[in-house]
Amino acid sequence: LLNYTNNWPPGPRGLPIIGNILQLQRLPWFIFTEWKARYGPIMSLNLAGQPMIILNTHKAAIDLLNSRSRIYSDRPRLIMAAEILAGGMNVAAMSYNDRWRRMRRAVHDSLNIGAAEKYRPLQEIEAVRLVNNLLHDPDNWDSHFKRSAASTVLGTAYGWDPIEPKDDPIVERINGITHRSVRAALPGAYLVEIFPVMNHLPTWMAKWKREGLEWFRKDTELFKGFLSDVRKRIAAGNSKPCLASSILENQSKFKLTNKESAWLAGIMFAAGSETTSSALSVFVLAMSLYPDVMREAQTKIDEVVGRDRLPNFEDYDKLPYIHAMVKEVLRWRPVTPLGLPRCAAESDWYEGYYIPKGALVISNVWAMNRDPDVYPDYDEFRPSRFLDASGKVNEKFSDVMPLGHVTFGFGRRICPGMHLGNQSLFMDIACILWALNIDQATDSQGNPIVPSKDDCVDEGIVVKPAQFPCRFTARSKDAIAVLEHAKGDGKPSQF
Ligand code: HEM
Repeated sequence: LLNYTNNWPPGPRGLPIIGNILQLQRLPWFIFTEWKARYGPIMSLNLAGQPMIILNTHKAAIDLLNSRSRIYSDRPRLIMAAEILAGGMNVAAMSYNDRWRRMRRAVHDSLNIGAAEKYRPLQEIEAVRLVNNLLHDPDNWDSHFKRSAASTVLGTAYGWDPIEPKDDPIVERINGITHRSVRAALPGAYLVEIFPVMNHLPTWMAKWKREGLEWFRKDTELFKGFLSDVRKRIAAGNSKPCLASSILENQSKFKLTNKESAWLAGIMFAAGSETTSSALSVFVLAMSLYPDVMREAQTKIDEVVGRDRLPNFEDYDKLPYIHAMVKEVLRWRPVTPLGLPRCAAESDWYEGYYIPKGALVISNVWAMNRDPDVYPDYDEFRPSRFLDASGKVNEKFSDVMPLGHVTFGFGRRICPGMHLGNQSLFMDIACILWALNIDQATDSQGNPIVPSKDDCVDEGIVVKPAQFPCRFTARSKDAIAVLEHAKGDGKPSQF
């Protein structure tokens, strides 16, 4: 190995033994992007002996994560977060193995671009509820986004009715599963990650392991319970289309055990909830800072939808500006600025550099989405960059990035919930802007409070703008009347 270290990709010098760890304390994507200027498309760091490779350009990411997917589709080993707390059944965190293939196939079957259409009625209902909540309780906008995203994901996973504040305890319980596993995955959280041999300790000697296994047992029970409710609904002939029903109806085709099925549906909340709600916070930040973009979007929506009804999915193909806005929200401030880590399953060479087996491989999504060659004014929120001269979505925007950004990841492990996520963001944004204006809040002297573009909260994997005040107000009395009607029977007015 020593012979090869001269060929490692370039990178900053670190300290003896701990390497570059101290240079990576906070918001590392900003630091990586500064280093990109010095070290180029691919660089390496040493995390106390663990090699980490950072891919800074689309070309490097696509050459490795797409074209050599056999080597780069693995995830790093996480003993506590993935193996103990989730029993190796968290599809997003597991190794690239046979179980992952079976699970991924089942998710794809239910969430691919065509299948995702069956969730549109649910997404319309959720969007109307969200707008009503924003109108009547605007100061708590962030918690409305969280509840709305949670409700949409749980509806998609289990066919549940929209969740209400009374359901908050169960959402908290599911949320706890996500947070436990994200916390456990943070570097330094558990010694066993540094000394894997500790995993062989008997449970009576290892409190952390005992507790982890106990959580796994409880969480498995919870997820199995959710799944068996769906099974009962199927038997009674009143199940709604959802991931769980699709898994249960095709369990033998997908070759999934009961436990695997339960965890597959259960983990969707962790993967889809915070990501979507954080992207909505980015949207609000953009609207507060770019009022002209908001007006432009509102004009386009009014032209297509009119003022007598809320937008719905029949407008989906007629609102390219909103599609462009969804892309720009995900590009401008990606909620997953470093994607999800990969791991090299074998040693490899790339452009004369050596990548050792077991190296962490990180895609610097933040830098790629701000590549000045692709986005000359990369720090501006400008959805029209994704439109062609006739105002349609420019499908040829980039050869390497069919979506116009890389926030959903790459290759075989690209986000399977992306169609669902895009649809949710589209409908939420269209309904919010049809009904409401978003403006900067003012201080006691009446001066606008301008939110910062770069202040953010790092939740472990997902990153969102730091909390900031802003104002949501109805665009007109008529809008309130349409919304009231939509709220009346619990369904959007167009139903
Ligand atoms: C704005 C919304 C979302 C963003 C930005 C996002 C982003 C991502 C990213 C970056 C990855 C890792 C990809 C890679 O390794 O290359 C991922 C994986 C995943 N996402 Fe999403 N996601 C979103 C919404 C959703 C939704 C709504 C669901 C499902 C309900 C979902 C389910 C998953 C799953 C299951 C994985 C693991 C895939 C695997 O490891 O094979 N995501 N997502």
